[in-house]
Amino acid sequence: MALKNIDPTTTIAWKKLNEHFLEIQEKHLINFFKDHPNRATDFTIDFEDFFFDYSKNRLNQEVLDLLTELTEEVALPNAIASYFNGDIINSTEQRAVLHTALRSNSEVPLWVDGKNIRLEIAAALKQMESLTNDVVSGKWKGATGKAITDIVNIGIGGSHLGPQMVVTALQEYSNHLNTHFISNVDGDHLESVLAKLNRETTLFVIVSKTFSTQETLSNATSAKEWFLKSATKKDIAKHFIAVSTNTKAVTAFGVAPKNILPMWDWVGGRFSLWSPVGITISLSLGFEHFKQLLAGANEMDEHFKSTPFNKNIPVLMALIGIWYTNFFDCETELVLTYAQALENLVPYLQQASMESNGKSVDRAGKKIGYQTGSILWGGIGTNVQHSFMQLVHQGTKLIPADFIGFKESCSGRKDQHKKLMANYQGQITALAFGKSIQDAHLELKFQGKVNQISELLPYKVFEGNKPSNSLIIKKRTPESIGKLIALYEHKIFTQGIIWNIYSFDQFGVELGKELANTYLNQ
Ligand SMILES: O=P(O)(O)OC[C@H]1O[C@H](O)[C@H](O)[C@@H](O)[C@@H]1O
Repeated sequence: MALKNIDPTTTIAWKKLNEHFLEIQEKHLINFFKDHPNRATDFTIDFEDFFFDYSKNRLNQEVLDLLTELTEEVALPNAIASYFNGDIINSTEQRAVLHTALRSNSEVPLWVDGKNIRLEIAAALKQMESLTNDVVSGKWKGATGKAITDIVNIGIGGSHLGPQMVVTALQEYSNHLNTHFISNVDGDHLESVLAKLNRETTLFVIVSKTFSTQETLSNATSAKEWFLKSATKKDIAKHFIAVSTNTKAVTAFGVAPKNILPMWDWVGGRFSLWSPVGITISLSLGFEHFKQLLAGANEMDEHFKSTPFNKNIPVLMALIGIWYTNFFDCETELVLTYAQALENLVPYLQQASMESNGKSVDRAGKKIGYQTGSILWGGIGTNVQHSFMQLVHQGTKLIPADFIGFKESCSGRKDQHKKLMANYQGQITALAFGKSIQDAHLELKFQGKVNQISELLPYKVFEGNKPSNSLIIKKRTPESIGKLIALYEHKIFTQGIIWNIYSFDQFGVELGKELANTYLNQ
């Protein structure tokens, strides 16, 4: 079934939300808490090892009910069914969107173009498993008989950001292989990595769904030239593998057919880390951990599919985002991760979210008259507290934030973890409740600055009323990271449905590429 074409702004819920917005737009979070004493428990969700707290948002139960009504009016339940069933919901490219099938453990056949893709997925996983085991165990030998020590992932966009993000996020689980990532067409990037490598023990993993991306082909060609300086063409089979839908082009490039892992049109690049595109994850962390990552994502898929929307974390995150984007006119959303290992999460989410929902034409082909995808940005706490958080606390813009933190550290350094999470809590509380003029006054008095009070007071006040979601996860594990990524995938999907756009194409990236080729030829 194709997705319905429903302008969300014409729904009854939207009109009621507009009216309600006018009533509560100025209301302070302090008063939301006063008026609803159980808010801190009512507006939270416990789901396995995830604890989601959305109490510090500028909304009440009535808004949440209206937002839930909106999901019914835009037929979100049907859309979710179409998404998981493999309907052609990527209409502009005439494709199904089935990254969820890559982590499903269902054995019910799932047909795409007359093929049961469950069998193709199982075969690809087997290929990934044996390749991973061979390389990790040292059974796979380079051309001169030595075991592999270094993996170089060459890819860009979805063929780079997902694998790199997961490998970094789960670094404690990595094995002896050194993993490198080359993405930029900037040759200096490539050179800086090649300089560290030994040709005899390096395995290049070329990842490109289309195998036509300028950056990846250029880097892969240069890597091959570098390799062939002291090897022969037949040695390529021991040092190059590839992942692509375009087997013809990969073979023409010189990769041995047995070293090609599949990719499919029904997996979008930015949602592909669950497919053989994630082979570098599997190589670096081991296949078992890769499977656990898939299992975690599958748990979030089940939660998304089967939980009522008022207790459904991805749906609630999507609705809260819509509330700020379309009613408060917020232009950006902030993602703050209190874990150094998640340093690549924001770039990953930027592609997932902004490439999906950065659209201004609706599902009827008409120019949209309301806001869609917001600008996603962010960074790592505590570092950001010493840089851009000033603007979030005291600037003129309203910037809703997602805080992501972990209850336990992986290293076991409890003292530092306590400090990290105290900062997490401190930021959320400061943003929500601020510092009143009375408190700022008292503080200056205690600091002995009585003579400067009238001059300094306005600068020392924190208005607060800055909203945030808080997501506390028990520990960084392959399962929890899988769940976290799937959570954002479904948030993005839900928002795309409500905004009445096609989230799974990305024509907006084409024009610049075409012009770059024109300039190159000139
Ligand atoms: O995997 P590839 O076909 O090389 O594509 C790599 C990337 O490039 C494109 O420009 C798209 O914007 C991305 O969605 C894609 O992930």
